[in-house]
Amino acid sequence: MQMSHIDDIPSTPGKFKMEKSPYFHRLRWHTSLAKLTFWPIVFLGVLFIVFFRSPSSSPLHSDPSRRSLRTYNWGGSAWEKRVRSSARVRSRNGISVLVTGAAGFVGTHVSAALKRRGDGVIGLDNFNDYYDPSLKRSRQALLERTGVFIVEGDINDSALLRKLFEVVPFTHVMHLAAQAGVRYAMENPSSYVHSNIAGLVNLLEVCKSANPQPAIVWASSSSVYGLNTKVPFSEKDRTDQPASLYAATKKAGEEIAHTYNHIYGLSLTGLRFFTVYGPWGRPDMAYFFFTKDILNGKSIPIFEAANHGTVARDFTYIDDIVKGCLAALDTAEKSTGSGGKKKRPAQLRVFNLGNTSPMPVSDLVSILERLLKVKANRNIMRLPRNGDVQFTHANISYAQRELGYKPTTDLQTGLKKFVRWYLSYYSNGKKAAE
Ligand SMILES: O=C(O)[C@H]1O[C@H](OP(=O)(O)OP(=O)(O)OC[C@H]2O[C@@H](n3ccc(=O)[nH]c3=O)[C@H](O)[C@@H]2O)[C@H](O)[C@@H](O)[C@H]1O
Repeated sequence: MQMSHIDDIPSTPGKFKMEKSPYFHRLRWHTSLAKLTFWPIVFLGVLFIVFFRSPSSSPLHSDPSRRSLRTYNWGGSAWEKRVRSSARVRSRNGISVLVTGAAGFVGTHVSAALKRRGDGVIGLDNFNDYYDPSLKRSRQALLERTGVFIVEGDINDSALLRKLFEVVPFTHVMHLAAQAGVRYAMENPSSYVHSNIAGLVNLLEVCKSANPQPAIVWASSSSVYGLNTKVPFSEKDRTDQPASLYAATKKAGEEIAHTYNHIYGLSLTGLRFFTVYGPWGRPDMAYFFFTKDILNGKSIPIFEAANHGTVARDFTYIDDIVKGCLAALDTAEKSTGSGGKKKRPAQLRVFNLGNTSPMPVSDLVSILERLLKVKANRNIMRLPRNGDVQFTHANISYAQRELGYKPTTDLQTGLKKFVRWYLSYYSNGKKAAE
């Protein structure tokens, strides 16, 4: 069989075969070299145009492990003015907070609540496309109307973080930027390492050197309980058996928090959120895409454990979570380090923020059916081994005692508010749930 010249190129130098005539070989070598260098140059040129000239259309968006390669525009006097104005504290005893992941579900709600009570707020978000970025843009528009400016950038960008601390001496950081989702971790593991580990470390590095050091409240996850079977889950229970890489990165975050508290005196509070839901929620979560699929007449996969075992979650409504976040900020003690050195021991806390009322996923579907007035096409299937655990159930007595945390929204009431929002958001004619 005739081989094309491309096939002649040795895969390793050791397998290179000499041609019979040295002249013939040189000629071929030159033409091949010209061809070989031409296409890589064209390719690199295209890459340059796509990645650096037109970041918004960059295919890097769909590869979150490489999101840090995206370029963001920040800096300049107009930008600094916006940052200062958004971060201005307008109430007595108010705090100034850097909210990472501000265009995310929890980030948007927390930012709006802080702003409403007169705190200074600056958001930070990389607007990645893990889920429909247009929803993040809508949340951004919502926050802009309340006076919150979201800086576009990545938590892995130290220069940007240092600049923000140079412009605003933040008293607090509410760190909510993360790669979320339990099941997606099998598809794109590096995105979890990038955001939940590298990004966290980068943020803590900047915080430890800031003067004054901020107090940090950040999002851990109920998933750290993993295969723990002791219910309800208490902060004292074991968390060394994560069932997903997502859970493992959140657990790693808790250990990293311990280290930065221990060495640098950073005040750190981790919040273990339990399946947070509500208006402006995340489309990758079951309650959200079940709603879309029920409305579209598509079948929905409902997981069950072995022997028809019930799969249940301690679904927690967003407004309750926001109250817990604000209480964590308000009770956070100051960090104790300066110049990158710890002066004395600092506060280190971890709280469950759940609802203490687990509900079977099939009950969630029944509530949605009633609210949507559409019968779901249920496809009962075995819980896949891709990171999901069978149930979660929070013991919240520690958060109750220390934060005054008391969830008040049951699943029926919360889903009603979600469905109302969903129908109005997606029936505006413009948008379709992706
Ligand atoms: O508390 C957390 O720390 C996590 O909460 C959330 O994870 P989960 O509790 O897994 O939520 P979610 O995917 O909505 O599945 C809900 C239920 O539906 C079941 N489920 C799911 C998908 C499906 O197709 N079928 C199904 O039955 C499924 O088995 C489960 O029982 C966040 O996404 C995560 O980022 C993290 O914050």
